Amino acid sequence: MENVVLQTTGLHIGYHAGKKQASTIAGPLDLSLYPGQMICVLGPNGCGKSTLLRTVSGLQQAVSGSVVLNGRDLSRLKPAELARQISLVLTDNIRNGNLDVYSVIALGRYPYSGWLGILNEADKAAISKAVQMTGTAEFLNRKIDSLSDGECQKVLLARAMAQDTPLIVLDEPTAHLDLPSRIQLMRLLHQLAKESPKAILISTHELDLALQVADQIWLMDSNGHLAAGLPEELVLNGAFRQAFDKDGISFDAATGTFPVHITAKEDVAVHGDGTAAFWTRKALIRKGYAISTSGNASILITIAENPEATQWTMKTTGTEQKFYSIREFLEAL
Ligand SMILES: Nc1ncnc2c1ncn2[C@@H]1O[C@H](COP(=O)(O)OP(=O)(O)OP(=O)(O)O)[C@@H](O)[C@H]1O
Repeated sequence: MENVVLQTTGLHIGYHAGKKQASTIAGPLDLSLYPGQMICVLGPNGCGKSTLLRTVSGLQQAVSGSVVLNGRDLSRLKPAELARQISLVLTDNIRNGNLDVYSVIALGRYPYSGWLGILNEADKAAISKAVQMTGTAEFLNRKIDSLSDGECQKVLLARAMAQDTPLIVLDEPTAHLDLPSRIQLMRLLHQLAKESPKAILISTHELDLALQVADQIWLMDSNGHLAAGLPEELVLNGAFRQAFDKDGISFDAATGTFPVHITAKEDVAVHGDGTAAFWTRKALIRKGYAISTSGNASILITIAENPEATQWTMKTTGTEQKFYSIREFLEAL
């Protein structure tokens, strides 16, 4: 395995209320993050995702245990050294005054150029690369205030890329973005981890997207436990369900979703594997039916996806009817 970028050993995260008192939120955490890995930290509100990110980024002190960045103890790094190890993208306060986009991205070079911001050729090359990788060239002359949230988030990512650190940490980068922008940003982060290869650590509430892009998930629950593993393993071993089980809302491993509808009506069997069959099952669940897997259902719907028209055949005891839209057979049920 390549050199570890981030390693925590016996780490307890939390807050210091007074000089001696500390309240622990989670731990002990023994975690490793490698180059090229994208890790998503997931968990319910208040479980400690931001606290973990802030602690490994050196923004707040650990209650106990150690954080090691590229072989060096975080607590011993000077601010300038830390800035060459981690770039941090926080969601709050994302607008940065009246600066133009190029200047915001150039701020990523401060660990190298100093606060005077005199950029040499290497700085300019790092900025160009970051702009190209994040697709932000078209915004360079705009004021940061004039950008949409999605555009602004890309610029902040470009700033982090320009900082050229082995680890990029982002706290809820998709908050405030619409669905296409959320997908675009997660895809971009995934690509950056693969192509750079940097280690990327993000906290998010995007369960579905995290399941699709994360190399590993660090799944926190409300009791201070953290389960680390492949997304699929955490689904199959029940960790997902356990972490998010709340007031009758629970994760369904069979569909990878949190079902909104509580099934009350009878079972319906659906035969067919195409797109129409997929959306037929969704429509039935929305209407409160359960999809039968046993073969004992009293209603059977067979879907034939023909080039000219899709046909739904519904069989109940003693009857058989044909329909040409989901609406028609739902009305007949
Ligand atoms: N400065 C602070 N002092 C004491 N407790 C705090 C402080 N900041 C946060 N907390 C508490 O620490 C816990 C973890 O907070 P944190 O913000 O890390 O959770 P989170 O998982 O990021 O939540 P969310 O999903 O809502 O963003 C919460 O109970 C919170 O109230």
